[in-house]
Amino acid sequence: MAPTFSSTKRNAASALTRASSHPPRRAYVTFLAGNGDYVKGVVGLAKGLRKVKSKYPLVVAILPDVPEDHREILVKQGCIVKEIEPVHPPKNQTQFAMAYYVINYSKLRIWNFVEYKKMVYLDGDIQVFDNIDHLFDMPDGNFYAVMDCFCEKTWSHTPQYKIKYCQQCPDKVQWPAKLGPKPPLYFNAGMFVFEPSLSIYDELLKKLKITPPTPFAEQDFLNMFFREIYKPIPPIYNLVLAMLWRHPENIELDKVKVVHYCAAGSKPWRFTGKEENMEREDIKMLVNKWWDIYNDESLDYKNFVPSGEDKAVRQQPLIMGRPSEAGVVYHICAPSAA
Ligand SMILES: O=c1ccn([C@@H]2O[C@H](COP(=O)(O)OP(=O)(O)O)[C@@H](O)[C@H]2O)c(=O)[nH]1
Ligand SMILES: OC[C@H]1O[C@H](O[C@@H]2[C@@H](O)[C@H](O)[C@@H](O)[C@H](O)[C@@H]2O)[C@H](O)[C@@H](O)[C@H]1O
Ligand SMILES: [Mn+2]
Repeated sequence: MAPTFSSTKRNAASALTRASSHPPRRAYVTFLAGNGDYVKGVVGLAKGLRKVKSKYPLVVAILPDVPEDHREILVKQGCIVKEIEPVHPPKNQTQFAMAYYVINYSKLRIWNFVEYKKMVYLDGDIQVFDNIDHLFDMPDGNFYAVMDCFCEKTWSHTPQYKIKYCQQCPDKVQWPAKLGPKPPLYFNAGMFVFEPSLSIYDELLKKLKITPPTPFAEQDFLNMFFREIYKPIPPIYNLVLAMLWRHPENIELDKVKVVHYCAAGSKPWRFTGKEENMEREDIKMLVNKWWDIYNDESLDYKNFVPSGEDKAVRQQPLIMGRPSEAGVVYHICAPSAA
């Protein structure tokens, strides 16, 4: 019989006590906003991480506008659902590259998740096809992410786009001295390895208040903020799909571990194949690979038989609901959500 809410609450307290007595120090984290179909992306990500036997749970930072039924879906998929408050950039006239990018500033709340020592952030439109747990073992004190590409028309507002310069092929078109120093290495903010910290969190929000927003919203802001400690990691950890047609010489598709469905028209859960480049065989193969995982019921948390030592924990009840105060976690005691 499903536990009543009161017994669930008691279980929640004991579960949280247990969790806080030896908090999991590492976790994957993603971000979900709205009542639309990105929840499918997060479910796919949770199942993909499970398929590659990631040792660490998946935390989902959700905005208040994520509906109850979507929260329930995520908890039932073994996710740790944490409600966050939105982060708004300063009032601005900025034309974001995509109007909805303004909500992406809320990603900054994940620096507040100090119950974790190190986290790997993954966009909801990312899929992990090989285990990447080893990224957590990289030296502390750096910000790790994959370099982006400036060749898509989403970059048409920038000088580098105008002179056809891209950091992915810095020798192809030289950066002209008249434009000043070459732009610093720039990462795609769909995937990064970071260490939550209250002091950095405070600094981020303080700095945001005085930083005029720019077309790539929080991605531009994070690149500016972490410029000194940013360390590029290979594109196998975040294949920005445009690389396949912009810089194929930099990609060995069979070695790619993480695919980022960020090119226009490439979101698997709304794929039509009609947009530019979406008729490519490699794109269709990657979208099908995403669907294979999403549709694989054996990867649903309820059907996933964890390894022996986790069985005891598996019996814990599902806990869900709205946090009583900001940041209170409602989660299952999953050995690893993913
Ligand atoms: O309506 C939305 C738009 C974005 N996102 C989250 O914000 C991330 C960044 O947006 P998106 O991936 O669409 O940006 P892109 O990488 O395509 O530029 C998404 O992956 C989701 O995790 C969301 O949850 N709901
Ligand atoms: O809010 C700004 C977003 O900027 C980034 O997406 C862009 C960027 O990668 C461009 O280089 C591509 O051309 C474009 O397709 C892609 O959407 C991040 O993926 C996303 O998480 C988020 O930070
Ligand atoms: Mn994305």
